[in-house]
Amino acid sequence: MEFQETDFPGLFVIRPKVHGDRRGFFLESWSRREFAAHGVDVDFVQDNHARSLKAGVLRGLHFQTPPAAQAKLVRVTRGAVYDVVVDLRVGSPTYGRWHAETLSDENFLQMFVPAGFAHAYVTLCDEVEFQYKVDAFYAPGSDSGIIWNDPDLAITWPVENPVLSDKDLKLQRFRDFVSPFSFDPR
Ligand SMILES: Cc1cn([C@H]2C[C@H](O)[C@@H](COP(=O)(O)OP(=O)(O)O[C@H]3O[C@@H](C)C(=O)[C@@H](O)[C@H]3O)O2)c(=O)[nH]c1=O
Repeated sequence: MEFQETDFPGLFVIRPKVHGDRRGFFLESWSRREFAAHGVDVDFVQDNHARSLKAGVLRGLHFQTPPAAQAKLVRVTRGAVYDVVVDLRVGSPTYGRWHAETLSDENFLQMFVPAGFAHAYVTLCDEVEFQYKVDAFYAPGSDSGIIWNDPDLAITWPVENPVLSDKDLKLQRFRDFVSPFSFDPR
């Protein structure tokens, strides 16, 4: 497993070691020991799996608010997505900035997203399987988000007219959002 910390404190891109042979491949998709060795001590409690049928499905920008805030370890097991996170941690040097990675079943990349980020992705092909671990249980009352095309965040998306859920069409703007997250510089 290779860990690359981004410019965003605590946000890592992870490249698992892929052991290929004539049968296919084997990889470790999560290892508490490897994460601890890179200073990430996380206690995952729930695994999620979403299928998107078509290219251009956009889910996000989502987060749960404290005390149900979630760190996420995200990956794609079929197809490809453009995965975007936004730093919502007040006091963070990257507060209000976004970061994107293409995650696919060919590059095997994963992203570790600490609590205090909004998260979204758009599918780049049909039939995408997206899987992720979270360290706090689903809490519908703490579910929140920011509109995907927020003009102040100015995220560059690879699609113009994505398919969104009814919920995601009505999300708030970043400028109306009072962040409950604070940056812990440890
Ligand atoms: C997130 C979640 C949803 N659900 C239910 C609620 C709803 O009926 C159905 C679909 O929920 P959503 O529309 O919120 O699913 P989705 O839009 O895929 O939400 C996800 O988007 C990505 C970008 C994230 O980062 C995730 O944390 C999560 O917010 O699944 C759970 O039962 N458990 C969960 O953990």
